[in-house]
Amino acid sequence: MVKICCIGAGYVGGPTMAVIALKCPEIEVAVVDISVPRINAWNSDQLPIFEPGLDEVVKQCRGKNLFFSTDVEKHVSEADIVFVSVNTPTKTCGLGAGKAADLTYWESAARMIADVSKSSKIVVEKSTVPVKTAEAIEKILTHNSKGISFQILSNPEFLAEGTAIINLLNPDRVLIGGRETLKGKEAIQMLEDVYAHWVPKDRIICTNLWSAELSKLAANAFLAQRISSVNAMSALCEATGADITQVSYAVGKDARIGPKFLNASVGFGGSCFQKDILNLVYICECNGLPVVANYWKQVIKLNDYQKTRFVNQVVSSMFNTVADKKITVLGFAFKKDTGDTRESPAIDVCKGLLGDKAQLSIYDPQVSEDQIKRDLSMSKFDWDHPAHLQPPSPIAIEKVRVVRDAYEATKDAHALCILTEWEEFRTLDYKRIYENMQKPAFVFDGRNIVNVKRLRKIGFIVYSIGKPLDAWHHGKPE
Ligand SMILES: NC(=O)C1=CN([C@@H]2O[C@H](COP(=O)(O)OP(=O)(O)OC[C@H]3O[C@@H](n4cnc5c(N)ncnc54)[C@H](O)[C@@H]3O)[C@@H](O)[C@H]2O)C=CC1
Ligand SMILES: O=C(O)[C@H]1O[C@H](OP(=O)(O)OP(=O)(O)OC[C@H]2O[C@@H](n3ccc(=O)[nH]c3=O)[C@H](O)[C@@H]2O)[C@H](O)[C@@H](O)[C@@H]1O
Repeated sequence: MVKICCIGAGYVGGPTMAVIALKCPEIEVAVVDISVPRINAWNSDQLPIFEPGLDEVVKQCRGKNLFFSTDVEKHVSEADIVFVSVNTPTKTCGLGAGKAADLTYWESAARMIADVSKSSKIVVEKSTVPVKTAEAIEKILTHNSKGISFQILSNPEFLAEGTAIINLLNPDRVLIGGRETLKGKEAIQMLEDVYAHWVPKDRIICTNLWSAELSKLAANAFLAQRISSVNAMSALCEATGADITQVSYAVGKDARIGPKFLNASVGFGGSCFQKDILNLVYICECNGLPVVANYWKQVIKLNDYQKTRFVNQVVSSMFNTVADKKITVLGFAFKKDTGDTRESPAIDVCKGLLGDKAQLSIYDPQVSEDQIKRDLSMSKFDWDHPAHLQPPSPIAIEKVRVVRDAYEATKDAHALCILTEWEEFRTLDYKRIYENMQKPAFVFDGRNIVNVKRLRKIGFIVYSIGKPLDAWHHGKPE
């Protein structure tokens, strides 16, 4: 029986391994992590991450051929294939701080693999890593190999949170990079055989190691660039009276461009887009390519601009001050259908509003009060870490209340800001909300989910990203 071990039971390791276990009943899959609470949660009815469809998959396989454990060394030493899916956040200090990927967790996992292995293994990079990381990992593994052979493969993950199970069951492609040697090719074949249980052969792409590593960074950079491009257009729409939804639709109808990923927003979030582009920028700089580095840096700058622009719009619309005004924030997760808040635009928007002394009342159906308060008190990049590796939450943050219901959150508010596109925010009773708010009542829709016409008819002053402004907003400062 082939044995797989995955180091890192996070948003990638957990769902990815659960789907491998589901599709390959004859393979034994162990997911290991240093975090006891995280593993306990994977073994309970309350999984540590909210992901549609995940519960069912885990329930089908757990205890049969899928195991979650903190006994990292035992499972690594017994495995034929070791996936490494640990976090690779942005470095917060030292060389490359604020840009380079922090490979501390990766290096310690590689050292541990080298220490405990008694038989040959395939080591698979599942985490997103800088191009050429496999070279460094090879050095660590072979330096202490005691005659054991290790083959390194790059098998980056392309799932998106909120749709992880659908993406894993039906991937656009699976990418496997390896050494172009006989042993390298054998290792690629072994991993290909795992995926071939359910992925059509023509969707499994095999490349050299560096192409696979770089393709992952490139894919995230291209996706984020699309959002920054549409967000740049949204600013121009507001200035000219064009409507970004209509522009996106018209542009996306070109088969060469395509309709997906053209939704204007308050900015992209998530644990990876920013970190991976910063990492790409750093790699370009290190390779003497400052023009290329600056090109990609603009994607992040535009994203920051979009968040600032949103905050400025709120403040300037409300007579240039939000001091002591109650502002409701609907949605704190970085997108719908996840409880993940890493790099959520809501963090920057809330911090911006707090900077102007607003009173915030925040509601998100999946994010806990503790997480929100931690996010609002953490410094940049600390929030990239999983919860158990973050600083403890402060007892209270002045001017922030977290509530468990959208109607309670909006009661007596001066304005509401929609920052995550949760389905339930589309169907709220906005008439009831309007009646219970202070007047004039403002809606700032950072996700373009409300019906602007209907809300204006109720009496709201509505700002919706990239949509024609109503008279109220004309003459606002940038
Ligand atoms: N979150 C996402 O949607 C995607 C993430 N990725 C990449 O996958 C990697 C993992 O991301 P997430 O799963 O989101 O991270 P995560 O932070 O949710 O999980 C990583 C886990 O690794 C554990 N860990 C760290 N060092 C360890 C060690 N030495 N031994 C055992 N466990 C250890 C941590 O305790 C944590 O539970 C990152 O490189 C990320 O860029 C790639 C595609 C999608
Ligand atoms: O490497 C990763 O971590 C993953 O990053 C993204 O997945 P994810 O961040 O989970 O979610 P996305 O659906 O890509 O959304 C990212 C952000 O962009 C925003 N977005 C997305 C699409 C769009 O049209 N407009 C827009 O503002 C979302 O609201 C969200 O804040 C990629 O889509 C995955 O392919 C990749 O594997």
